[in-house]
Amino acid sequence: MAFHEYPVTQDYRISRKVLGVGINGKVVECEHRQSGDKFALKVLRDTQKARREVELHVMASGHGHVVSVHDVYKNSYNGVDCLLVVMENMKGGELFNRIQERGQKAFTEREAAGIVNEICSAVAHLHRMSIAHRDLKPENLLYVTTASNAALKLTDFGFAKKTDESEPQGLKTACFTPYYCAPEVLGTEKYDKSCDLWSIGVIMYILLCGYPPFYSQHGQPMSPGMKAKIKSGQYTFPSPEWDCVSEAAKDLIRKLLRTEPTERITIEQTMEHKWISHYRRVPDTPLFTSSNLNDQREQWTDMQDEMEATLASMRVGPENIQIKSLGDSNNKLLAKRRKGGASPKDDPMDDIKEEEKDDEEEKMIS
Ligand SMILES: Nc1ncnc2c1ncn2[C@@H]1O[C@H](COP(=O)(O)OP(=O)(O)OP(=O)(O)O)[C@@H](O)[C@H]1O
Repeated sequence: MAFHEYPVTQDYRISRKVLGVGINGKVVECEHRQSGDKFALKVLRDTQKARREVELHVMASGHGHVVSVHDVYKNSYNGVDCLLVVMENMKGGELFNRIQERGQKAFTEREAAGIVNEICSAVAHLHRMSIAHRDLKPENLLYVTTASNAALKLTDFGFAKKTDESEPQGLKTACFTPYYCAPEVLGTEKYDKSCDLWSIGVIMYILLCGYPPFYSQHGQPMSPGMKAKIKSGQYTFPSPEWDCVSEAAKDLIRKLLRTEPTERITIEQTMEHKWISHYRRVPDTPLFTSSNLNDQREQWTDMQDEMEATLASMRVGPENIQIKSLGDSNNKLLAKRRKGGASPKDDPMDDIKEEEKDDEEEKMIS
């Protein structure tokens, strides 16, 4: 897909509605001027890393469980080159919010299997194209609409990488979201696509009980204790949540959460595992997931917040992983968010809106 070099505002009206805030900036709603269709717009500074994100996302786009990219613009605002990615608008929100909000009707093991099957089909598509996503986490799994049968799709290719390109360091670069990272990422061992399989294991575990396998009691990311637990693959299937969960589910989790990447199941083997290949025949057992997610609603938000802060405070090069304190971080957006409320300056989106305003004003004048 060629990048358009003319202003995005020629084709799209940018709305003030913020759909989400990530480490790289805001995602806002936009409307196609001709069709009136709504899309999501992600703005990235035009760096090599951003180009890789966009190129790999475009490459993966078109699959039924990957958020599709409609258009990409390369525009400049105040001398800063930006890439503007127009994506399908995912109106159904994040995976776990939906499960949290389902009220009385219990979430079942069969539903969990259906969801893991959707995630696996997205990952299988990527892995077939020799792309490792490397940031597979609940916030990057979004529903198309709020309808109960809406598709779940994978997004955010910020840490995705081609696995078949020769690179001296291999896939050593960290994929940096502590709760969902494969153990080898925490050390210096190389890792590859198996990082995504580890993430699937963690998400599957949370889907079946409502809390993560490597649970940090105070919501602190990467405490030394948790790091040790992840490294040694220590987790259990506590009662009562896991009492009624099928052996097949536990068997698949054990295979996905193997600490040694070479021993970990591949995406093809996962798709062939009976819990996935026969997901419609998985027992319809009611789970504790919704109530546990609800009980820990505040903790969950804290955990995501802490995770974001950790992401912001990490600076990773191919050779080493350095962890900075949040105070040393230069991510202005996150710093503001943590102080409570972002002020609009320093945000490329404001420059776009300025231009949009000029554009509207121009129209009013003519
Ligand atoms: N296509 C979309 N439709 C609706 N909302 C979206 C879409 N893409 C992203 N969002 C929202 O914006 C948030 C941030 O998007 P994204 O994860 O792509 O950004 P990021 O800056 O790379 O974030 P992260 O901190 O997760 O690495 C998402 O968690 C989601 O809530």
